[in-house]
Amino acid sequence: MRVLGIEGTAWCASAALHDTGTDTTRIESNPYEPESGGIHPREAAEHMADAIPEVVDTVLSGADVEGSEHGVDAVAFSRGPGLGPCLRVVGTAARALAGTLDVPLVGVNHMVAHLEVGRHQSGFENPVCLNASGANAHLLGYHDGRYRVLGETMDAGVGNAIDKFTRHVGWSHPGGPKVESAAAEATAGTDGGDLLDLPYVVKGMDFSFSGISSAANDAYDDGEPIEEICFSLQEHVFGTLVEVSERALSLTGADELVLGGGVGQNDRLREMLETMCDSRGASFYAPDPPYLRDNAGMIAILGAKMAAAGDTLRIAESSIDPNFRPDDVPVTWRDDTSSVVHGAPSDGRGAEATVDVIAGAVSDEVGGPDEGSRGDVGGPDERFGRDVGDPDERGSRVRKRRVPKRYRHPALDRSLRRDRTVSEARLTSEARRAGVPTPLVHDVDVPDATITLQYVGDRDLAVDITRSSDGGGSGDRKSGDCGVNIDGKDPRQVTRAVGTYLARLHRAGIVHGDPTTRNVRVGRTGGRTGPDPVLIDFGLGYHSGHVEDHAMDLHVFEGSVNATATDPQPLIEAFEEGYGSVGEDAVLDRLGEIRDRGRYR
Ligand SMILES: C[C@@H](O)[C@H](NC(=O)OP(=O)(O)OC[C@H]1O[C@@H](n2cnc3c(N)ncnc32)[C@H](O)[C@@H]1O)C(=O)O
Ligand SMILES: [Fe+2]
Repeated sequence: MRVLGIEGTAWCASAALHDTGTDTTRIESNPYEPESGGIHPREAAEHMADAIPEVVDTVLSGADVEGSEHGVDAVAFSRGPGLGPCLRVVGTAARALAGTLDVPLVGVNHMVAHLEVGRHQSGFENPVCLNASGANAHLLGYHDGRYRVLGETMDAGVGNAIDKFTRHVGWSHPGGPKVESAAAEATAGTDGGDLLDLPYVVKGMDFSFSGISSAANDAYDDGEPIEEICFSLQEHVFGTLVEVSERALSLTGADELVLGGGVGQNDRLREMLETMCDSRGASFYAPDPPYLRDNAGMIAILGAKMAAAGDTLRIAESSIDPNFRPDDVPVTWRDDTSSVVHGAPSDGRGAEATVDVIAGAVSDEVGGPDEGSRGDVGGPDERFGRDVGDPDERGSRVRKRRVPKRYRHPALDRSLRRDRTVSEARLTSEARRAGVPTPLVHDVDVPDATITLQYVGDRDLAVDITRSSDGGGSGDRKSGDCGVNIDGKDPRQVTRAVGTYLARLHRAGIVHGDPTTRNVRVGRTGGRTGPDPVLIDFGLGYHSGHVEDHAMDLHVFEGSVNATATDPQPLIEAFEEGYGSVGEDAVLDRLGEIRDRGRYR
């Protein structure tokens, strides 16, 4: 099959012909280059109107189209997300071509195309995908017939966040490559470059860039050397993206990562992702730059898969969608039983720390590393890796160490590990005093970023949610119910309890910061915490009474449920009901707003 792809969501007018028989793709592109400032939607649309017919002609003139059996079998176009005026030009061109050639029309989601091109080229089955592009930044994983958004920016896309700074200093669009070369000058001849302290915001697997852009602008106004700002900007922005990617690998248990989007052309970002994957034993793939930046090749490649699945559009239903979300796309071209969710790794490693179970009687002495039983045995506990018998009865402990991350700048690494260790120790205890079940904190070693905690639960809530969605666990899953967890409990009771605990925390002015289903321990807890879920990992926590911060906690929890459960809705309803029974209605209202925010800016 041969598919003509057309791209033109923002800056790149592009056409491509993909031949599935030979797996070859010919791409012709013509970029829009604004004379000053960022992309002007009207000017960009004018560029599309001029350039798209040209690139289509060039691509088709190299192919024997008319009437030949090797002609074009379908026309695929970028339907969104993107700038409305540009998308309309592309849509009109695609409809006209499909009509003239008398072939089916395929409407492609641009972000899913950024992902699928990497999956196609790498041969990976179920990767986590990091899309790092101009207007977007998110993590996607396939589960149960849809790409789930595992995490995303709460404000600007990553390219736009960098471009905001380059506009401020008067550099022309696109700013990304200029920041990359200035940053390289800062590092030349030194051992890593000096790092300016910029904001670094990770919330679960979501993140924010707006504070970083403004702080970089301020640093420039204060006379900091521009090379140093560019260097620090990259270290912080890319450090954030790599950290959330690692969190997504950890949450899903996946061991494959693909990169998509124009910012993926940055060597430093690719190097950091490679290092992170390497140290986890995961595989990493990044397409070559012509397939990372906007291009019609990716549209034609996904278009061909969709056309083969019969996923074509009637002209009357082919309208464009500037806010087309990747998780709104029915994935017709994949086997819907496969999934990015593999279950947690069984080696005691979370995304940022190793956790060793110290079995045996209570002792105030914390022994050396040899006493730890780093689990590799598998057992009911997939996080801590090892079944230690009756841990609570025996007063077992876990030693959690935030390990240095080689991918990030040593100064940033040191401060994140130190700050998070301190927050975790402090807030775990404060939460307990606020009536929220948390482990006892036995010992903290700040210089070593190590904390010794009471062993609680015997597994993460993530395990139950995934098993009950599979129809596994101890009960058969009927449609509309949420399954039964290993203890014979309805997981809704658990998410309801989590809701009430977060409300108690918030009433005490504490934000958890990372309440994913991996940070809720369930099962046999014995001792002081009783049969209810226990909240752990307050490393990203802080004090705040702001409705927005409280609502973000709820958003993070719901995001992790949405990412991994087949039928998340009943779990989420129970969670919100639990929250509402103790917490403020204003927080639930704000949660609705966060969900509805157009995040593609
Ligand atoms: C919706 C769609 O229109 C949009 N596409 C888009 O933003 O173009 P894309 O080609 O995926 O990414 C362009 C961004 O990629 C950045 N970029 C290009 N080379 C870069 C580099 N070496 N380092 C950092 N950023 C770079 C540019 O500055 C620009 O912000 C998207 O995917 O979000
Ligand atoms: Fe893009």
